[in-house]
Amino acid sequence: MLDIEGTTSATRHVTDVLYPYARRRLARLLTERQDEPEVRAAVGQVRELLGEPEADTRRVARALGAWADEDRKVTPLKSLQGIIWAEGFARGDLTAHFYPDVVPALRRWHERGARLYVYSSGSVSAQRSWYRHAPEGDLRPLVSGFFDTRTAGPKTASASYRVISAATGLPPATTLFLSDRVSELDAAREAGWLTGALIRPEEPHSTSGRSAHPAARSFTDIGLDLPEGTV
Ligand SMILES: CSCCC(=O)C(=O)COP(=O)(O)O
Ligand SMILES: [Mg+2]
Repeated sequence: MLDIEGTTSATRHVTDVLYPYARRRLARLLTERQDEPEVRAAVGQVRELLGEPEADTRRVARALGAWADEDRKVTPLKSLQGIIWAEGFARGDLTAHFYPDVVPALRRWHERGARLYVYSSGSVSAQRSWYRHAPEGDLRPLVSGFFDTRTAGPKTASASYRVISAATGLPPATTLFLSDRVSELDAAREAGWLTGALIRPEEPHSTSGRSAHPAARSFTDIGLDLPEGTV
């Protein structure tokens, strides 16, 4: 189970390329496409989170802008960013980023029969676009499923990992979660999963070797115990 930002991919690419791209288009999405079901649902969730059922579009846009600036991983913001990014990727405005050690490892693990999944705070739509528009080509065929905070729940809650285990049907004890954030790894471990901390020196949230989780500096350092033909 793969985290994206800070694990397979550079946080800087997300914060310096994707976030500003979405930030510039958020208010317009809210005003011009408010009747689209996904936009309407997100607006409803924002009003709920604010505790302001009557909040108008300007208030909703202001709240979303503030959450975007604070990098809050709230579902409605992630849904709306996902709509904007999916369109940006399709138009060719955006490309994804994967660290050079990642794609060869994913191909290798997939070839050996490992089932690969993605669990990110970015929406499933954003994740699919990210994997579809990798510089290395369309990586979606390597991935068996995508999970986000809407389909599974917050990444710092152990219940979310239980939801994912139920959805995949895979035993927690044989599911490895790779992430840069200790709070996420702690939650996964509480749900009975195996964990691996990515400690890439250039990443702002990586654990700097202080965590109790097995750690690796790159995917090249990760050895998977994959019994022949059983995964
Ligand atoms: C292409 S997904 C966009 C990344 C994003 O919005 C995000 O919040 C990433 O968080 P992660 O859970 O992957 O660390
Ligand atoms: Mg991360």
